Amino acid sequence: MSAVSVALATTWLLGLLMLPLLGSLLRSGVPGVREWLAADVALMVAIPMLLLRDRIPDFLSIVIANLLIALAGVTLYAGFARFLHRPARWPLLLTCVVMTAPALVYWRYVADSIPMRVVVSTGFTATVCAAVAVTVARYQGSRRARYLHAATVGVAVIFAACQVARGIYFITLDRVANALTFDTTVNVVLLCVGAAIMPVMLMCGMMMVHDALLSDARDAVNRDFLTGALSREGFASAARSLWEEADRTRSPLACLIVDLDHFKSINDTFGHTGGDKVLCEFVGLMRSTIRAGDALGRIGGEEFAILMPGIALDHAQSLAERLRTAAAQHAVVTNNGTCNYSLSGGLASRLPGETLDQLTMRADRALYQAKVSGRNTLCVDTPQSPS
Ligand SMILES: Nc1nc2c(ncn2[C@@H]2O[C@H](COP(=O)(O)OP(=O)(O)OP(=O)(O)O)[C@@H](O)[C@H]2O)c(=O)[nH]1
Repeated sequence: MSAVSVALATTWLLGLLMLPLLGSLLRSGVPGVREWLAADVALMVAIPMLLLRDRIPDFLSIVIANLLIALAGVTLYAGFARFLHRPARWPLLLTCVVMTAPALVYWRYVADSIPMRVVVSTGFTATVCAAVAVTVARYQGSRRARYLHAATVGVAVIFAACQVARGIYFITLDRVANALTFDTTVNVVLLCVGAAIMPVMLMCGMMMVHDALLSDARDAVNRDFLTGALSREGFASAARSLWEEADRTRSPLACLIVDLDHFKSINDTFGHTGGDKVLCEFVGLMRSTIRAGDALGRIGGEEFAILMPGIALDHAQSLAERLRTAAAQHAVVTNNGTCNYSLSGGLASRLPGETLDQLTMRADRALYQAKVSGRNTLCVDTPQSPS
């Protein structure tokens, strides 16, 4: 068995192993998986056709097989593009595949040349690898593991370079190729690297999918399903980080707890769905009012906490006051009419030596004062040394 056949058979076996793995990821609904599975299937069909050279018509074992490999390549690229929420641009990709057909036909039936056919296919694969590298490098998801993206870009660049090197090697053969030219160490090494492209790139894709699923699962635990604010757990974890950072940098940290007023009667008047809409729109309002580094969590039904790092108490007070005014002026349109609502808020700023629980308790106490003093108001806990 020649080195070419061994490399192709190995790729086929690895592709076979990838099929159930990709199939199991299909249910995840992550974009790109369907394309990667299709790319693997196209390669699985193409490789036996290549291996059956001299036993089936050349049109199948050369032209169709190489077109299928080109199709697998662009489908692999489309998978990465879709995974990164970029358009796949199928018309362009399919045009590129179809354009290789005349070249393959010419260098088989008009001027039969194995080296030139290798140059066409390696050039095509090098372009696909380079396109994957550029797309992954340009459009990294913010919450995805960067090392995975860097590794994918790295291997795609190495694969593109090896394909270019193999193409150059065959150009130097000057249209003459026989078994000896295929069995040189350089060609066998470059061939093995080429055979690893699809399995390795699919592996990179699958690792990205696992990372995305993990990140989504983490998000599901840390985010409140209804409003998208941090859940209690998510807020506690964000608060711990902000607290440690404030401790380390000895910078101020303000805690604001807000509670929507008479929310039970909002539910009674506008229905539970109307109440839900008020909660969602109120979270949107808070998001547009607070700063990028602030942590916003839903700590109860209609109760929210905001931790504001690096902000003096008077500045935090004017921000909280702005939020209170905006809420009072914000009308929510529900199926049962327009709902006007208000909030009560309690604000406290971290004292030296205080714990997070003590700060939250003071903010809560201020909130209670706001409620008993008539609601739609903001109370500030005046700093005292902790006992
Ligand atoms: N629509 C909706 N209502 C909720 C949700 N979570 C809690 N609630 C309701 O929020 C209401 C809170 O009522 P209370 O704790 O009595 O407080 P309140 O009516 O806002 O009165 P004050 O806080 O004293 O102004 C209850 O009726 C809960 O059913 C939710 O996710 N969606």
